[in-house]
Amino acid sequence: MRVHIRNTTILTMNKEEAPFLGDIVIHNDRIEHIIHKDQQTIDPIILEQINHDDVQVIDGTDMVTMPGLINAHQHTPMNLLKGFSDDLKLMDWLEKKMFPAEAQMTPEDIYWGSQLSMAEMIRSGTTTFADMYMHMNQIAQAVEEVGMRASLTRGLVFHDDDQGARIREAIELVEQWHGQADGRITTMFGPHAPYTCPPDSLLEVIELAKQYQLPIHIHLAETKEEVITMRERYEQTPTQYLYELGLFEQLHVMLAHSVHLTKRDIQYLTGMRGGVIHNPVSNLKLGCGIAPVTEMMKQGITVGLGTDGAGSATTLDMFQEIKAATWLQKLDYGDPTVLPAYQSLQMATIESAKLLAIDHETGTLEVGKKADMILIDLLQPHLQPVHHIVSLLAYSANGADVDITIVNGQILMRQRQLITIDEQEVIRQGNIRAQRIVNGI
Ligand SMILES: N[C@@H](CCSC[C@H]1O[C@@H](n2cnc3c(=O)[nH]cnc32)[C@H](O)[C@@H]1O)C(=O)O
Ligand SMILES: [Zn+2]
Repeated sequence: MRVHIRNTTILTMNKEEAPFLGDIVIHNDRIEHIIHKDQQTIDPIILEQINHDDVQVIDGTDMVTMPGLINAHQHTPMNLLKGFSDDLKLMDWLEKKMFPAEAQMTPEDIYWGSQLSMAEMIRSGTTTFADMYMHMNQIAQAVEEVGMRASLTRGLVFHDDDQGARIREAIELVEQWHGQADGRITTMFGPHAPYTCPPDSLLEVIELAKQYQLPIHIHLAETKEEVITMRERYEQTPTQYLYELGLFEQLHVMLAHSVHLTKRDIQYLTGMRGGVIHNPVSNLKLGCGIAPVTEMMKQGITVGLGTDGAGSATTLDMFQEIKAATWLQKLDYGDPTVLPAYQSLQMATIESAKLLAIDHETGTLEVGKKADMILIDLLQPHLQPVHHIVSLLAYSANGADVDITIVNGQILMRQRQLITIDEQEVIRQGNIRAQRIVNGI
């Protein structure tokens, strides 16, 4: 099965290559050819392949084709809790609102909530996401059916006696789903945060990650209150706490947020495998602060982008994160040259792919990589005239400008119609379930 995207502006996000006009040919799940328009002669073998009957042709005229966006930090089912308790401090919001609401959620709620998020993500150009939640079997099943790429993690909060059962679930997820769904699903271990994981529990999870040779996905230093709590409990910063427990020694680690880091904390992270997931919209909305993104990048730390759950960020549109990321750094430094447009797009694509340890498969458009890409309709007032495609994408585009979303060679949205999701049913289920959950608190 081949898909031939014709006459499109291609932004590969590979080694700062400038956008160019051309064609892309997808064969099954991978990019088979990227053809420059100004190439005088096309190889007759390629011509033979693309002139075949069973080739699906997409007219890419007036569209940009770029790598699908990668949302590196999510709690997909929390879309059911979006907007139900905003404008609270993180700890109040989590402990008084989210944890009680989550206690009401059934496996079926998780399945439908996760699909609701996937519908929003596909519509706004996200092809891959990293998820940390519970009832992960349901999320994995939804990912398998919907066709997205995902890195799944059982979030581990250690606040009661049930931790044995939760760790077993984490192991089950890894054993049942790692590499499944045509390789679209990978897994990690997910100790929730320094303040919810005492040293013994965290060490146990670190051992598991080493044993299975899998990465770790964890929240870090999201608020000032977290730093104060950790100082009171352990006389350490949250980052120092993780460092002293040996988290950064061998493992690939994804650190969500990382807002409140001292210079010394950044030194602890320098040279680490993995890196930091910046969640600027969530940080803005919860008033957390500005993560030292520019400083971390200077130290060679990989920084990707995520939305966080729709419960806190209230949007899963990565184009908003791209804007917020660059605006915050410019504002922080009082300098518009900081974190330029291309770099913010890199954060949402290849840098996030590195965090998920799948940059050999996705994150750029390159022959041989998986066919994960989006087509953005430029023929709209807010995206004209076209001086610099990269500037338009970073500063003017929205998720709703995405016309086509392709993952693993499969078209998941065409002309803004979702193909693998029954959208009406997902919305109906989402509403009924969201009501029941909040009524039960
Ligand atoms: N509470 C679950 C497991 C945790 S999953 C991941 C957790 O992250 C929580 N979460 C969502 N957004 C944030 C955030 O911004 N900071 C910290 N935790 C968050 C979310 O509410 C969820 O409980 C259990 O009972 O087993
Ligand atoms: Zn989170």
